[in-house]
Amino acid sequence: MQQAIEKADVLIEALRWIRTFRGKITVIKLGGSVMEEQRAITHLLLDILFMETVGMQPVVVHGGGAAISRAMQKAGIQPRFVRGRRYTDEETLKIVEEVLAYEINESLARGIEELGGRAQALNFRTKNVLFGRKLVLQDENGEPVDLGYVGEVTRVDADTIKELCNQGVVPVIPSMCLADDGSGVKLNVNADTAATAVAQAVKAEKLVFLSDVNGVRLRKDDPNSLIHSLTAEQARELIRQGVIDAGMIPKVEACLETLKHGVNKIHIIDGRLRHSLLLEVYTTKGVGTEIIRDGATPSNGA
Ligand SMILES: Nc1ncnc2c1ncn2[C@@H]1O[C@H](COP(=O)(O)OP(=O)(O)O)[C@@H](O)[C@H]1O
Ligand SMILES: CC(=O)N[C@@H](CCC(=O)OP(=O)(O)O)C(=O)O
Repeated sequence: MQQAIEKADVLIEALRWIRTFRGKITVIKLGGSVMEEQRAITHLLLDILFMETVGMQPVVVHGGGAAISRAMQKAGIQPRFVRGRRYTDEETLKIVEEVLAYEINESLARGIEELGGRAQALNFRTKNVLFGRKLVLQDENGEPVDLGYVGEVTRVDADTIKELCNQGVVPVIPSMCLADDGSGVKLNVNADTAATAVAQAVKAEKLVFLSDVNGVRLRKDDPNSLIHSLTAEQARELIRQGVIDAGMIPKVEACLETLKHGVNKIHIIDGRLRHSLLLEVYTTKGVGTEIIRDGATPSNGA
């Protein structure tokens, strides 16, 4: 009996959050490290289905870095990264398109449907929603760095995404874009920045990054040093102090950029933990790190 009461308590705790986020869009970024584990994906897709069912509009943006690297190696191409971005020549681009935009994209959408939900894979063959241009980075001397077919998103077809959400269909978006100059060139986009662009364009209430760590930590190798809630200013300070480094820097910087553009809360959580997405969104304490605007009220265990 006690157990049953506790289960009901959990539902009541979730009620507050379900009512707060009903009818609002949440962008969920699925990273390659999470997608390496089929069990983790199934649980995440179930969480996404739950969110959709209770009226919170989830939008999935995904990467697939690990699978792309594997396919490249199979084809005899050695992956090379320039400042966290994959150098993408023509042959690599074909692999990225096949693996990311079709295989992973369609299997995620199919996964949601197999669980009983409705989903739409939004790729170059069905309906592309990301448009952009070649990304030009500069080295420390101000010289352009050649990344090949790597892009940045400049325009998002937000109407198509929102229309699907309103119809109860989960949009599933791969991190590739079409050049906006009419050339038909396809470009490979870093998935964290693609998710950021989508969240801004659809004016998402929340952006959730599913990573392979439990969030931002005070000591990066100590899971017990998790920081539950961070304001933008505190996050900037942790970057300055070197507490946040390596792959977490671009992720947190993407979070800060998104906060500036109207998205209220961003979560970084461990996608490998069963139901981490639901726990983060629908419980008072949450399981990862939330990054909120300066002056905003923390909801995450603070
Ligand atoms: N303060 C920190 N807290 C947590 N992780 C950190 C921190 N600083 C650096 N990191 C590193 O950032 C990594 C997450 O970034 P990344 O590998 O790019 O994620 P993903 O592949 O999920 O996009 C972690 O695995 C960790 O090694
Ligand atoms: C330009 C660039 O680097 N694109 C990424 C796109 C996939 C991605 O970002 O996947 P994760 O989220 O799994 O890292 C790549 O080719 O790996």
